[in-house]
Amino acid sequence: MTALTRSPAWAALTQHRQAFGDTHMRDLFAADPSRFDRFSLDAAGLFLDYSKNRITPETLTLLLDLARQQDVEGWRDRMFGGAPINLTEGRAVLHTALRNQSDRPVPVDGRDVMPDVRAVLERMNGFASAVRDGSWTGYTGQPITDVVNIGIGGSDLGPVMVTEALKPFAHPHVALHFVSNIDGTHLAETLKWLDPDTTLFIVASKTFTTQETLTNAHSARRWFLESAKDPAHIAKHFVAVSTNEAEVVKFGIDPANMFGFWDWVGGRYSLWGAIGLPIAIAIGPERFAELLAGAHAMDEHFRTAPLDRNMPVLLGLLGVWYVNFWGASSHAVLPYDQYLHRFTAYLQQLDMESNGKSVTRGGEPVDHATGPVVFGEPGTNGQHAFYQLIHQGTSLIPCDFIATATSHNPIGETAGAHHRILLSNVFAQAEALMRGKTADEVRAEMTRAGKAPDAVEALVPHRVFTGNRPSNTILLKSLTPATLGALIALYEHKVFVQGIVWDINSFDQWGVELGKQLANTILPELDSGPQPGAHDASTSGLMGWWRVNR
Ligand SMILES: O=P(O)(O)OC[C@H]1O[C@H](O)[C@H](O)[C@@H](O)[C@@H]1O
Repeated sequence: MTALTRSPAWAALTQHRQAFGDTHMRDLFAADPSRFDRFSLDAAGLFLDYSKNRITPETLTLLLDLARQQDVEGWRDRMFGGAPINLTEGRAVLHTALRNQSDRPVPVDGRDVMPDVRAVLERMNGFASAVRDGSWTGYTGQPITDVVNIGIGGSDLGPVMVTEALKPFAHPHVALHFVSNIDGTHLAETLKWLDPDTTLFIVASKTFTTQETLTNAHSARRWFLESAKDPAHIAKHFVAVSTNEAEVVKFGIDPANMFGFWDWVGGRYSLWGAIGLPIAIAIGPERFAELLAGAHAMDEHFRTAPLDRNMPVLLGLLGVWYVNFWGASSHAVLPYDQYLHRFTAYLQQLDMESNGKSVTRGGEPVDHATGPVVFGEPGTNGQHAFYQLIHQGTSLIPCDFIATATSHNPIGETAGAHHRILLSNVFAQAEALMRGKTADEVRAEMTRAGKAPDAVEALVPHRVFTGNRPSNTILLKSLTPATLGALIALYEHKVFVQGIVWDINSFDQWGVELGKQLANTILPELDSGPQPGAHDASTSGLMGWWRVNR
């Protein structure tokens, strides 16, 4: 057994879970009129209601004991303090420095990184402003109308999600596009409508060695040169975002057109710095600063609030409660806001790449579950697709609902009518999951509707909802750069808390390497044919099928 599963806090929770049995939240609400006040809080412009969870005050006490036992506060302080908590790579974890708006220095190896952070931000802002006001022109002297970000994973998902989320704040004449997939279709379909004279490419890659990004960037350069001809024009149309200057130069981009960051920023945590360049171009430096300020406000909350009033800590611990003590293996994130339609996709990398681990920080196999499968779609679309399984399926799927008080598009027969319907749905879903519908309620409902008693009894089991299905509801007054910044930082810190409790390293991602290595072996063999005995029969068979059918 690992130290965690042998620990007193773990044992206490195991016992508490047994005693909890099938206590229904309906009864917990009935017994405690202050449950909503007790289990809700505000932080950094966000409101969290976590009262619809299978918890009592004792549950929280025991979960907080677990957090203290695992030294969440100590690890948190070491993260903010620049200690190399990414143990397998010997790196600090300092995405919080990218949005540090205080005058607190942030030391890495004894040197304050804040001057470098501010210098890059200033260059980004200058460049973003020049693209926005048309003073940065293409080689023909025309302003830029289209910006194509070429990147993948952390060099794509954050900027895509944020630019989609903040569309109401976007520049009216500079359109953002994102190409990530190695599938040539992604680049080809994107370029189809663009004019090379007025298109700017941002080649975004932390390592600048990622096969997809470099292949796409080379193809984009060929497309550009087909019309511009002279490679000297590349300087006006290609900029790079990376930590790897040598590779950027090798690609042919002038370091003067490179925006840097550092190895202490994980790819999936990188939208706050130079990887956020497309965001800064889309919404402008002032709004970008508000995004950072919102995240910083959440950082300050996470850093200073007592654990029992600490939003990321509470969300993290609730997740642990379900994953480890109730056997939940997935978690739904359901934003009721169309602008957040890429939020869950972004979160999948943040959460699953961070906590998809099965050895402890010390290298021992874990004997407890770690990160859940994260999935979701914006409401109300998800309701008409997969919610059936959440309401009546056999798996326990904790949900996070996210909604805003006001809409950027308050349309409808009367002002805001669509938004009212949207909100009534999100509140109703959380209520339905919690409350369910008993057999007696089904009987009464069907009898009222005039159904014959036999027909009623046959259908009762199908129409019963057990309820007692947990959810959190996160409310924002409005979706703005600041509230979005706080929301993203909330999830970053939630994932951090869980990683610390589970005693895993949330900051490496060795699990993505094997497939990349094997793809490099297979690539030349597609033409030459598989080396005899190099692969299993299935892999060789698939390659053989392709060679016949290509
Ligand atoms: O930014 P890059 O170095 O191109 O990396 C892009 C992505 O590729 C990798 O496979 C990692 O799993 C991701 O964490 C990373 O964000």
